[in-house]
Amino acid sequence: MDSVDSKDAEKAVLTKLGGIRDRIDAIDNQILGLLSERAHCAEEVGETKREAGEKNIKFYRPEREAQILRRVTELNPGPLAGERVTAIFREIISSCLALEQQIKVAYLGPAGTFTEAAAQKHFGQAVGTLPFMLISEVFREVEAGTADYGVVPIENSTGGVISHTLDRFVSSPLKICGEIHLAIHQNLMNKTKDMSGVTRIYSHEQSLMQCRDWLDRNYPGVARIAVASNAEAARLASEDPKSAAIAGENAASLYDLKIISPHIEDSPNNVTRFLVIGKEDVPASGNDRTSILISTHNGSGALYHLLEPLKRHGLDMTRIESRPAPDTHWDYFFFMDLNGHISEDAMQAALAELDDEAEYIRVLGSYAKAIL
Ligand SMILES: C=C(O[C@@H]1C=C(C(=O)O)C=C[C@H]1O)C(=O)O
Repeated sequence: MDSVDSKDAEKAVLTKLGGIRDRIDAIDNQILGLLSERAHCAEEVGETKREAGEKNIKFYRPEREAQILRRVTELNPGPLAGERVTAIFREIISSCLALEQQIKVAYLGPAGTFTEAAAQKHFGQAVGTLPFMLISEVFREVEAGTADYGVVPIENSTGGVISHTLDRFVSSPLKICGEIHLAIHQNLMNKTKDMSGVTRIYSHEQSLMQCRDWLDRNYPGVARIAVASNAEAARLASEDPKSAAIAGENAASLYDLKIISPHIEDSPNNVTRFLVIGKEDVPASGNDRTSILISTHNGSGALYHLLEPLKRHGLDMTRIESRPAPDTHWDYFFFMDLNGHISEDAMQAALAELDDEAEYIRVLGSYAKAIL
């Protein structure tokens, strides 16, 4: 091709790109107009809720949000992935809700933890988030009303259940208002991107557990030190060139660390489940889970008698955990997750029977199942 031809070809590409970009600008104008219209609707919803004058107005409606997100994901014609469409709509809803009320969400901090990422995934960027250093502090802030909701980890697909969270439910009056599933990617990071002089790798014990095989293969001689959080590990690594941290991407950018090896978790399906805790009962969304706390006297067939009514009423139990009771009166508490919502007939019938059978029973919450 001579230079005249190549100039013509370049011009044609620029003309073509210019045309497409004009279309994108016109579409953005439409999106902006529609966003503004949606935001006005949300303001109207807020005013209507205020006019209704209920004592505890519920501005945040997790079941409605779950329905919207499920609907748009189902309708999504592509090419954007469902997860991307959900994330975009999550932010739109978050910004609309902020026009009605500025809600405050406490989470297990510090900033940079996976719990922060989970809180952002569920509530979007327009809510106020407050980090606390202990799971019990997150519960306390919500119980005291300093925060409207809290986000705490409950279980990891590799590391198992987070017993601090389960145990706190025994004494707390709070309800479960939602759940969040977050794909956890662990990364090895440090200040220099050079591992040659590194003698210590810091991380939370759960994260060290999730990367155990990888560490055995790649850094068998380097000491692994468990610290309070991944973010704390990143902070320590940022202050000491002889150390590295295993943490999420948020922590790397927060502490200005370089990622040496990304995605080092042993299981490619490493997911952590988080719970949203609050003071309200959540109406049915159409695809819900119910968590209950139940205890029974020890005795032959005690657990069988708890499970039998569930089977008879056709309820699926998706999880059961036992924890020792904090006093000696009852031996064990069981935490059960059931498919379905407390307002459904089968669930009510089964729980009424369990109430007769059990020493103690409390519904911790019925809430929408996690979305993508
Ligand atoms: C607009 C509402 O209030 C909030 C905002 C929502 C939204 O922007 O779609 C959805 C549910 C609520 O959390 C509503 O209740 O419908």
